[in-house]
Amino acid sequence: MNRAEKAALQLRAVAVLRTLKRSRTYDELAELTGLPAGDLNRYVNGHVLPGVERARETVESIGREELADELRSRVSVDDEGYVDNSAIVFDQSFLDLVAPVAAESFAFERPDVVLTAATDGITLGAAMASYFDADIAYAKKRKETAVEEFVESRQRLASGIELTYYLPADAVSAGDTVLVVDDLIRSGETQELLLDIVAQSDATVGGVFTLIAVGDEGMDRARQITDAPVGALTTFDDR
Ligand SMILES: O=P(O)(O)OC[C@H]1O[C@H](OP(=O)(O)OP(=O)(O)O)[C@H](O)[C@@H]1O
Repeated sequence: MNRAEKAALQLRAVAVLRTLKRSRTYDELAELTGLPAGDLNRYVNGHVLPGVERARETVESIGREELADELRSRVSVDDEGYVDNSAIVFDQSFLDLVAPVAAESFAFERPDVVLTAATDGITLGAAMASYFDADIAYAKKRKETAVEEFVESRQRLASGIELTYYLPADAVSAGDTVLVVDDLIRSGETQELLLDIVAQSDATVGGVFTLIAVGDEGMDRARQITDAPVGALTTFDDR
């Protein structure tokens, strides 16, 4: 491992510890990691970097299950089953930790573009795009002023309401591999529109990833449209 790789590993370990510290005391973090609270304080505050071995152990200890647990501890679900995941989608550092774990767990091929839907998918999309060194593109529910050409996809939802998403036509090129992501998949209606935009752009779906699947309906709907890997960090029961 060269010096730059070591430094990157050490900084990633600090990012892991900072993310875990957000909802914990130093004593709780010490219990979780097995590292002394005083050392953790110095790492989190940036006074000292963890040694390479400690850094490796810290990074490797945060896999899919641990990130899913952290997500669940921050998300609340109301009586009607609506999910408040703002403590997750507003935390770019957390999403930056999710990206490599998601990429590895579901073996997504490297995309040219990560596509999501405004609004709440954007921060996850940015994290995934940054990890893969790909472009980020997000479809919106209205046409952006000054953009001349759009790919648009429209659907009448089960509720009877019409939903349309618009993407600037040059955001995805023919032949691109596109990873479609969103913070949450429930009915899969949003995914269906995004996957349709990929198809209309003559691009290829490289995978579908979401932080939270609510029930199986939306994930199954995506799997019917694409043979690429479709995965969620965690699944919540539908009510
Ligand atoms: O699988 P589905 O049933 O389509 O639901 C998932 C979509 O719902 C939410 O977005 P919303 O439409 O509320 O827009 P927002 O991100 O602007 O809040 C969420 O961010 C997903 O995009």
